[in-house]
Amino acid sequence: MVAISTSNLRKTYGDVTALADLSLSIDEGELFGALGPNGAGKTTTIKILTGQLQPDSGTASVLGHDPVADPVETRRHIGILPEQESPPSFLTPREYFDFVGTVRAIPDDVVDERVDAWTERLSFAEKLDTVSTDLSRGQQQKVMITQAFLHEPEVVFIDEPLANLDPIVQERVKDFLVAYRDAGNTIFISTHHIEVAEEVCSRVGIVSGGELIAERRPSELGANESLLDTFLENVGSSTPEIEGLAGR
Ligand SMILES: Nc1ncnc2c1ncn2[C@@H]1O[C@H](COP(=O)(O)OP(=O)(O)OP(=O)(O)O)[C@@H](O)[C@H]1O
Repeated sequence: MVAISTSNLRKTYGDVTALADLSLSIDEGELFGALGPNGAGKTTTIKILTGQLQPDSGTASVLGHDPVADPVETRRHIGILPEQESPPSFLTPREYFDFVGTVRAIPDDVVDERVDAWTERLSFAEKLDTVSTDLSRGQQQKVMITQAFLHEPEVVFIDEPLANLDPIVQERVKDFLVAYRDAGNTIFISTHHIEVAEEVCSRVGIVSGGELIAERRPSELGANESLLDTFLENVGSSTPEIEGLAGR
């Protein structure tokens, strides 16, 4: 069954065309990765699918809900980790998770159990009562990952899931994403880390110029192929010469 779809999405900001004509379809149980150059339209796509932004035209559907017509109902069923988002600076992670638990209608004892599991998984139990402004960027990212999954939604959208995380925690998050997908849930990530997409995604879409221009299943790559090759073939690979450093 289809979990996420868009049809002919178009979005302009003044004279900038962020999405030209974006159509995609993601089945339940897929871990889909959107790759693309800076400014390709990945974040704009996530914002529309999560009911944060209205497109100029086109349609979108998430678990049968319309994020354009009914953003509040759509958001009830999904988890969201936006790009470079921080927890409220004036709350501790524990207070923030209590707040999220209330908004998401999760019983208090279930919030406590899940927070215990996440603080262990991501190694930040000792920071639960530290006000968030005093957390490092990586610790803030751990809090934001936890809030996205706290209500165990069937669909989760994450912009750069591994941003600012140390290598050990990155491995744990990758393992979790794959296990969450294996449990039948659907995850949409946007990332510039092609090797991470190749490792964890069941399917990757390359977005460029506000359109989906190619799709690839990492599991179907040949022995001498990489996702980076697919990316460069579709998006271009010329690297400008670096001049003026010779002889130093
Ligand atoms: N609020 C805005 N006002 C004006 N232009 C915007 C706005 N948000 C995005 N854009 C433009 O829309 C285009 C698509 O931006 P978007 O953030 O969706 O790209 P992206 O693929 O997520 O990029 P990156 O990989 O750099 O995060 C870019 O040209 C960007 O400058």
